Amino acid sequence: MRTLNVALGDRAYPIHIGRGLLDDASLITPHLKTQRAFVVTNDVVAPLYLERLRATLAGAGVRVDHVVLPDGEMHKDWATLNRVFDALLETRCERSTTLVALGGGVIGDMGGFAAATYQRGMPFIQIPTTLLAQVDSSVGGKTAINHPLGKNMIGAFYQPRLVLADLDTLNTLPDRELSAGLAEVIKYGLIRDFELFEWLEANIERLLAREPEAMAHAIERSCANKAEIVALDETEQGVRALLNLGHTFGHAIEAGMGYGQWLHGEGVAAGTLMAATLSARMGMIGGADVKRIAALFERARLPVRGPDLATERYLDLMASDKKVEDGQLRLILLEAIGRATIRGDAPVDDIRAAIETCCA
Ligand SMILES: NC(=O)c1ccc[n+]([C@@H]2O[C@H](COP(=O)([O-])OP(=O)(O)OC[C@H]3O[C@@H](n4cnc5c(N)ncnc54)[C@H](O)[C@@H]3O)[C@@H](O)[C@H]2O)c1
Ligand SMILES: O=C(O)C(=O)C[C@@H](O)[C@H](O)[C@H](O)COP(=O)(O)O
Ligand SMILES: [Zn+2]
Repeated sequence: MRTLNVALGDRAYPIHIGRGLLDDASLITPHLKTQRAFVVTNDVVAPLYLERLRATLAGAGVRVDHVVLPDGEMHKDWATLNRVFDALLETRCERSTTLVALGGGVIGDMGGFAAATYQRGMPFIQIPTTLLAQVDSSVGGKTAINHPLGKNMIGAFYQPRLVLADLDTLNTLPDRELSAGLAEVIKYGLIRDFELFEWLEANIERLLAREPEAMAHAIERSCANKAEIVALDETEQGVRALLNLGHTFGHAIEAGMGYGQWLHGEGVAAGTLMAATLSARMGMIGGADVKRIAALFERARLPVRGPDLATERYLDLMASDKKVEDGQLRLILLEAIGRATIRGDAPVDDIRAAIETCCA
C-alpha cells in the first residue's frame, strides 16, 4: 500500500492506494467519529462491493446503514440527493455518523455534498471505485450536483477525512469508464507534469490492459499532483483552476448533450483538444504539440472531436462556467505540454474557430 497526504493543516487526510483495502477495517475505523457509518452507493456498485464493506465495518463493531441510489450522471441532481437526506433521517443518523461514499465520481460528489449539509456537516470518507474517482474526484473536497443549465453548479468545498482507493475494484470497471479516467490522468501531465505525460506516451497500452504496476503508478502520480495543488489552493482562488483544463468546453458538451450521453472524461478529452487548438491559434503552443496531445488521447480510446452542438450553444453554456469573472470567460490554456495557465483574453473568434475545428 502507498499512502499520500493532503496537507490541509488540522483537516489533513491520507490517501491510501493499494489492493484489498476494502477488507481492512484498521484503515477506516481511526477516521470514524463514532461507531456508526452511513454508506452512499448506487445500484451498480452495491451488488459488487457493498456487502464486503459492510462486513469489514461490522466486524469492527461499526453499525452500518446505507442508501442505494440509481446509477448515472443524469441522477446527480436534487431529487436523488434528497433520497440521501431521507435515508439519513429515516435511520436517525446523527451529526457524528460518518458518511462513506462508495462508488465513482457521481456518488463521491453527491455523497460529499450530502455530508457537507446534513445537520450542517457530518464526517465524510471517500471510497472511490472508478479510475476517474481514484485519480481525481475523491481528492480535494469539491462536492456538487448538476443543474440542467450547468455542471456541478450547486455544491460546496468539503474535505473527506480519508480516501481509500482499492485497486482491486477497478477489475470490474467497463473499458469505456477506464478510458474516461485516463482523460484526467493525461490532464495532470498536460498542466504540470511533463514527465508523467512522457510516461503515459510510453505506457498507455499497459494502462488499457490494467497492468497493476502501471495502474498504481498512474494513480499515485495523479493523486500526488492533485494533493499538491489542493494544499496550495483549496478553494480555487488561483492555481487550482488549472485542474479545469478542457472542462469549460467539456462541461458544455455534457450539459448540451444531456447528462450521461458523454462521460465526463470523454467531454474532458474533446474539451482539452479544443483548449489545445485555441492555445495554438493564440501562438502559445505549436501545431505539432496539438497533434501529439491528440495522439495520446486517441491511443487512450478517447474522443478528440466534440459533438456537433451549434457553436453558439457551446458559447452559451460556457458563459455560465464557474471561472467566469466580471462577465469575462477565463479559460485554461497551454503554454507547453506540461505547463498550463489561466487566460481571460482569448478572442471570441478564436474560441469559435477552436470549437469548430474540433467538432465532428
Ligand atoms: N469532485 C471532483 O473533483 C471531480 C473531479 C472529476 C470528476 N468529477 C465528477 O465525477 C463524475 C464522473 O465520475 P466517474 O467517471 O467515476 O463516473 P460514475 O460515478 O458515473 O461512474 C462510472 C460508472 O461506473 C460504475 N462503477 C463505479 N465503480 C465501478 C466498479 N468498480 N466496477 C464496475 N462499475 C463501476 C458506476 O456505477 C457508473 O455506471 C462526474 O459527475 C464529474 O463531474 C468530480
Ligand atoms: O478538483 C478540481 O479543482 C477540478 O477542477 C477537478 C476536475 O476534474 C473536476 O471535474 C471538477 O469537478 C471540475 O470543477 P468545477 O469547479 O468546474 O466543477
Ligand atoms: Zn474533471
